[in-house]
Amino acid sequence: MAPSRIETLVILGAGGDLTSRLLLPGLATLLASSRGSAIRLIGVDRDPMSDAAWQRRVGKAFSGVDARLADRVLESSVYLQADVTDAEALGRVLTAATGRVALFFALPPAVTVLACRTLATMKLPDGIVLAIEKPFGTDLASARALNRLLQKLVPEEQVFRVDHFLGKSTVINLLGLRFANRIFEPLLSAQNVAHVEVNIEEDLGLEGRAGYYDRAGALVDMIQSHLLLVLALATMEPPATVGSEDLRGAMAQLLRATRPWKKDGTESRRARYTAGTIGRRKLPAYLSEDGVDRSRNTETLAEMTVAIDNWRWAGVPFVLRSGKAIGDPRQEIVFTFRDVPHLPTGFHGPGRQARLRIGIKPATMSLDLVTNGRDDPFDLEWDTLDAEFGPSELKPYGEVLAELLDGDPTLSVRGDIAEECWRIVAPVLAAWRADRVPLDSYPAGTRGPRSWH
Ligand SMILES: O=C1O[C@H](COP(=O)(O)O)[C@@H](O)[C@H](O)[C@H]1O
Repeated sequence: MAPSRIETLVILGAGGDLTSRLLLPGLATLLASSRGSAIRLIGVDRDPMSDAAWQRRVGKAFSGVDARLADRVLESSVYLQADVTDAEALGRVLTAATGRVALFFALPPAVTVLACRTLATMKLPDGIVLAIEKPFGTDLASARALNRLLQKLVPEEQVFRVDHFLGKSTVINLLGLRFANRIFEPLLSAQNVAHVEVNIEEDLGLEGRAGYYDRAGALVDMIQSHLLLVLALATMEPPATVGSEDLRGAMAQLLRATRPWKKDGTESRRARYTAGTIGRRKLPAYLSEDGVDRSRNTETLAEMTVAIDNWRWAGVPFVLRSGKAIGDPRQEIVFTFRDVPHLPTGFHGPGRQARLRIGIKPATMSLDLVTNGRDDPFDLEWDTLDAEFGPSELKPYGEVLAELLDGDPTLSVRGDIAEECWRIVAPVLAAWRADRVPLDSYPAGTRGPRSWH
């Protein structure tokens, strides 16, 4: 039976940055799209705010939404001042909600845990969905503890672990590209692929987020979550359906087979940016940013190589790389193919291997092909087939909210998947903590340390 739709979306942490920067604009793109329909919105936070002020705040994000639909959502929206770690206050919040309800924890992880502990002492409405934000724990043990706590509250299908990369249309496109075309899938295996890179780089620096980022670093912030999920979608076996059980089952199976290339995690690299310039922006050194603690040795660029121990991928290195303050950043998956088994004698080879690049930002695809040379036909040349994907009408948070409000957990990170992601990075984190891998540096605006290229 299809799950019923959510009627009330409660945002815990309504006054926070996540709500204004990502959630409300994401909701606006959903309401403006063909998939948008009315929803009751309850904002909850510790500070006082009138209903009218909350409605104004929400309304500001709603430009582009059909006026009648925007008015319907705004008229029914209310704000409640409440301490979400207090049972009596949370009881008031749940009483104010009508129909099937989703609680969105737009809160710091430690407060989310406290609120969940409080919810564990209460009777929850039937069918309630709990949406929580990454990071899901701070290591494997705490991820397991969080999952145990959530299991006490609701069944797994009613937990929605949000990873906005799963809401990016280009990431979802990986499924159509791989499994709805006959031409790519047979090529994607150790038989044909020499190595794979997943690069998610950004030109942004710390952006005032030292409180969180300085404790996380690039490995935990990006590779542990986003990049491993992208890797899973790019390399998993074809699922029988794209329903939540089959899709997430295939992702989990792939991640269970994934491990650091060297089991002790030393096949990894880390670096931190120094002062530099990106375009016209001058970035201070990471260590000069407010709130950064030099003794934490936090990296802003991380790279780890993983192996996938299964029939399809045995022996192929997968390099996962993510960094901040990178000049000319890339967001792409690159499959590099092996050479042909025999190049007919008399041809002059094109000098490198063919590649399939799938761009996440911008949404593109390019495939290298060897063709006969224009001047001398036996002097082979490269040509590239390029494609650009049309933009999605939804922002990543709009896509995630669409699934959440449909009560469908397909795009939610299942509990076991969150744990696998921590297991995979754990040896690297341990190697870095023990200083078995040097911390290099790179000027902001470059591609990383010179010695890495
Ligand atoms: O989750 C996160 O993602 C962003 C990058 O996402 P994007 O959609 O803006 O490309 C990253 O900047 C941030 O540090 C991280 O916490």
